[in-house]
Amino acid sequence: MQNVMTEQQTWSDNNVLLDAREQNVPRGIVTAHPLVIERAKGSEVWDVEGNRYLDFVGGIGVLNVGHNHPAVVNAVTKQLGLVSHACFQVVAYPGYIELAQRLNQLVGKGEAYKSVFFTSGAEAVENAVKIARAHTNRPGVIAFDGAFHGRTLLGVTLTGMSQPYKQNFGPFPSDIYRLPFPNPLHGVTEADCLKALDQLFAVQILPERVAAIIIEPVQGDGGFLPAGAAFMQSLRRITQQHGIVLICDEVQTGFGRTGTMFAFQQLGIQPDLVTVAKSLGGGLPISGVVGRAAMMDAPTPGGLGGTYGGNALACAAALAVLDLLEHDNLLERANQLGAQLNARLRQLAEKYACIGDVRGVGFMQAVEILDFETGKPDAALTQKILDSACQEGLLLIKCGLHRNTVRFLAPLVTTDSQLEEALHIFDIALARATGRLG
Ligand SMILES: O=C(O)CCC(=O)C(=O)O
Ligand SMILES: NCCCC(=O)O
Repeated sequence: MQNVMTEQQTWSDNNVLLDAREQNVPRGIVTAHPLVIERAKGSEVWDVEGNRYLDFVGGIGVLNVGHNHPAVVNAVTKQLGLVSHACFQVVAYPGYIELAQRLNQLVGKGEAYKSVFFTSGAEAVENAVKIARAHTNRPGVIAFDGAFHGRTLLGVTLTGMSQPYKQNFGPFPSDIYRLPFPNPLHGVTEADCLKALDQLFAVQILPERVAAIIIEPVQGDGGFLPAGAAFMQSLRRITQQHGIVLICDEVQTGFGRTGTMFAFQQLGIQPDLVTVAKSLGGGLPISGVVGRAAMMDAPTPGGLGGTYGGNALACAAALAVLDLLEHDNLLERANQLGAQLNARLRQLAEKYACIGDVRGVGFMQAVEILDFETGKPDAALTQKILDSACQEGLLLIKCGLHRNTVRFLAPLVTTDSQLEEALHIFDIALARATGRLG
């Protein structure tokens, strides 16, 4: 019989709660760290037993403005007394319209763009594909190896990692094609990827049957791999030449993470559609597609929507997030923090032979862990490093096709002393995991 926790059983004991989690939540959803948190502030969380942790995951890139930023809390609290939910398909409300206006300006920079809102990043991706297909009247969509575009069936089909995401969840939607993503450390050049695109057009689908190419300007879950400016410009040129919609998935890279509002702004291109989510909501669930007005208007009335999409509380939070990013110098701070972190990770790479690469853009930095003898990805050592860091009070997670890359997604409000503390813990974790410390 299933155990049910009684009133008397403590809700303030990590292990009791984790046992209850095991019994009541399916194994398909994994929790990276064995702790149950009770409260959070800025770049810190406290578990139910009162232990403090530095949170350098930020809800997987959701908390660029930090946990419970007072401006977000105030905006949501104020909105809660007005309209919490109405459904934009039923009646409009100012927050949705204002948010659309602000994002259109931020992405379009004077060109005519429009926005529509959803709840999760996966839904934004699904809708970007619907919009691109409606605009072009073509079926094909090209995505990249190592991409993460969500877990819904189309999202996971576009996602370029078989494990754990695809498993036996098929059959998958058709007309999705795949290209390698540039990864110089592992010998995949930008030229290789462009050649693969030519080959794909020659062998699998004519360019005039392709509706869209979707790309993360810096792959997130795929390993914090940046797409270079020259590569993105080539994609832009090819997509323009063939009338293909270029979708930048900025779900993880958006809202200051890479040091500009969006990562594409550093690459000398203008995308047709941009998918946004995660840090837009400052902790509340909201996503969206921001795109060229003519494309956004391709689906006919009633073709887009979703009950919770652009929920009023989430819109209020998002407007507060945009204010913070614009007025609290958080983009500049992302660049400062990123430069500090990158420099210190490079020092650690001198000390630990297992660090095979330090890379990233802005405050989206990662280290790739390799077996120093074979040069091959070392997922087991990576996990040991993450576990040791957690034991010492620092939360980090992994990424990469081979799950051998440690990623840093700390809030942009992280203080210098929190960054120092995190790096000190990371040093200890590396020492422990590599056997330098007992
Ligand atoms: O696991 C998920 O569903 C979210 C994943 C994600 O965005 C990431 O791991 O970068
Ligand atoms: N996509 C979730 C990644 C978390 C992890 O692998 O630990």
